[in-house]
Amino acid sequence: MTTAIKIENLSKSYGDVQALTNVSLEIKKGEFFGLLGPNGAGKSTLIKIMAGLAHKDSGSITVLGKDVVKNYRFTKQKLGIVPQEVVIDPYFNPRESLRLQSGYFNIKNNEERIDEILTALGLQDKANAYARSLSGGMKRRLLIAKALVHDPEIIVLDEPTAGVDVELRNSMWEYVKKLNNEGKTIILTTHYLEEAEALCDRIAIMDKGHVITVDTKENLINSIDKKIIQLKLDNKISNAPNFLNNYQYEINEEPPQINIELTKENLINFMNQVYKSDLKIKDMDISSARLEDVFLKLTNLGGEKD
Ligand SMILES: Nc1ncnc2c1ncn2[C@@H]1O[C@H](COP(=O)(O)OP(=O)(O)OP(=O)(O)O)[C@@H](O)[C@H]1O
Repeated sequence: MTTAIKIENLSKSYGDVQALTNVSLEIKKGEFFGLLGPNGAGKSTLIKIMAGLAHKDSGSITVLGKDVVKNYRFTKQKLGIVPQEVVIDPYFNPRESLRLQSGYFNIKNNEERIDEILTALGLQDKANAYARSLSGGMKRRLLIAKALVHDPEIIVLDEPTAGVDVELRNSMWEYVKKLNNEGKTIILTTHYLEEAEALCDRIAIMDKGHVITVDTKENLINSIDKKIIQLKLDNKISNAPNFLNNYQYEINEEPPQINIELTKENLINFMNQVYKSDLKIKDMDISSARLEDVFLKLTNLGGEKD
């Protein structure tokens, strides 16, 4: 696999604030890559440097082998960046905005692509409406449309679904997945961890300007040794059986249910104890760790750090 983006020892400060410290990352062509981290982790700063909108202090970013500072025109053409802030020219309607954007990239007669993008992002009905009359979610979709109009090889989405309703979020993701299946590289930052879990192949977690970990989604999730068991009971119980004291658990009265958290190692033993107990079990669910567990463990939000 060839490299789409290579970031080497990138550092950036804003006065006293160290936004990025020696960040290195390599993103392969065709990957759906997640860049996650709590507020202020440095994700947007990284994207801004990639887009040529902020200056680095040291280090480098290359896009398809070319440096983003030295080969600005080339890298700008290869990247489609959807910024986090919604900035839309209020005097143009979506179709005009997309024509104008095509013009920046010297693309003439781009109507077919413009129509495809407007439809995919649910903006066809608003194609000729003034941008200032668009709702917040529609403006955000227009930003995405603008980033895609020159058919970039690498698409960077900085919090693209904030303020977009669930239905449109789903159709937007269908379109982004289609682009990824066609070979486009996707880089996504989001605070919706379920979204990252559903979409991304590999994930980097950043915190306070540092990359804490980069791995496949599966490896990250498997690194957390946790099983959650939900025992759905026939009737309410007043006292929990003694064997539960070996585990972390909570009892729910209505519907009657016990939720137990344990490690993979304890699972078989636990099941034997349940079998021998006189709990009247109606149904049972077992779930594993989620990306959110990884995120909380690795960032300060979890309240502890290994
Ligand atoms: N223009 C700026 N001037 C001063 N400090 C800035 C500026 N932009 C970002 N910062 C600071 O740099 C750090 C990294 O911010 P950045 O926006 O890159 O984080 P982020 O991971 O994108 O956060 P969020 O998830 O909230 O968007 C933060 O401490 C932020 O306050």
